[in-house]
Amino acid sequence: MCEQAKKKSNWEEEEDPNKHHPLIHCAELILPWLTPQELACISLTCKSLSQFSKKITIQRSFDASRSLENLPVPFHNAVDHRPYAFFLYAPSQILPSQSPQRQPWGSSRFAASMCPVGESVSGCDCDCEACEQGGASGCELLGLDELEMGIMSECGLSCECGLDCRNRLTQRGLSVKLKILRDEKKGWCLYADQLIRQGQFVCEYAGELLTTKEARSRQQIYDELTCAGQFSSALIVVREHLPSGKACLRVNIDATRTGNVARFINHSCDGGNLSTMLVRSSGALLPRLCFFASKDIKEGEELTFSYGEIRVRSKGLQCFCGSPCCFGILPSEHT
Ligand SMILES: C[S@@+](CC[C@H](N)C(=O)[O-])C[C@H]1O[C@@H](n2cnc3c(N)ncnc32)[C@H](O)[C@@H]1O
Repeated sequence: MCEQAKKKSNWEEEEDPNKHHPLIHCAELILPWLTPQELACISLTCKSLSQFSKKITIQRSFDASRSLENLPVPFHNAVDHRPYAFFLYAPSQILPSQSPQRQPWGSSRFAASMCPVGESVSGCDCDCEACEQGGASGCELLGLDELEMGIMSECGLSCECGLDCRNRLTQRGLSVKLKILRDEKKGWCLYADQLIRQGQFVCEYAGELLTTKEARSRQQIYDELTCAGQFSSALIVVREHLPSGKACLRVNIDATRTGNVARFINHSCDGGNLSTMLVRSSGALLPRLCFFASKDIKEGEELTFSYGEIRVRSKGLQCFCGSPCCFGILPSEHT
């Protein structure tokens, strides 16, 4: 047994002489800001900090969203000893310059105040076209025709209405219960923790909005890390074909370092149970990528979608989607 481990096992029985040190009293403020590696290092220094680190680790596994969503999204791992996945949380897409360097996680002191769940959605007083028509997507469920179109518009910055407007369905964060489970082969996976009806909004794919140059450079690094060992990147490229048919708008969203629960959605070769939709909010330059249920999803079912077309490449990752039409290889984005 190494010296530090011996020291640690002795702590279990002993009273911590540092218990009343002023720094220990600041631990609740400081430790939630630490990365898992920093937390592990600090937990080796004394019994009190070791106990506090354990508490923080448990609290982190209760909610991936760091209290930034209306509902907690817990991690469950029956496969190995990872209690949670570490990333910074952003409920909606952000610019890299807005991405925090650090964010507290694991203490109720930092819980963000969010709108209450199930808040009733009022009518809208603004006079934008969509609202005058009763809200293009004001209902809780979308019809399949709308889903197949792949593009929808919502009220936004340039409207006078607020977040409670019926035509801002995708802007209020999570409204369905989700959980994150660990799978031996696929890593973390996002699951429904309640029945989700066909057409219901599930979540946005949030992350850092990158220029194509930055996306290409990050993808190269991610590919190298993936080849070297266990690493999951979450960089997605969305192409919107503009009405002229001649141009295409490209949106690069990277949820690897900063993102939301959608970064845990795995690929399924059969198209999965989620449809993607580009949502344009009036006044916003770029659309947001949102997921809607493409069929009724039972409680306890994994949420999946198709990452795109399979392209033959030598180092494609193995696909474990388990669908009868599985191609055996994950689609890869040529950034
Ligand atoms: C956006 S992340 C999804 C969450 C990821 N499983 C994790 O642990 O963070 C994409 C990565 O998940 C893994 N993945 C997604 N779908 C998969 C599948 N059908 N089979 C195997 N691995 C998959 C691959 O490593 C892929 O690069």
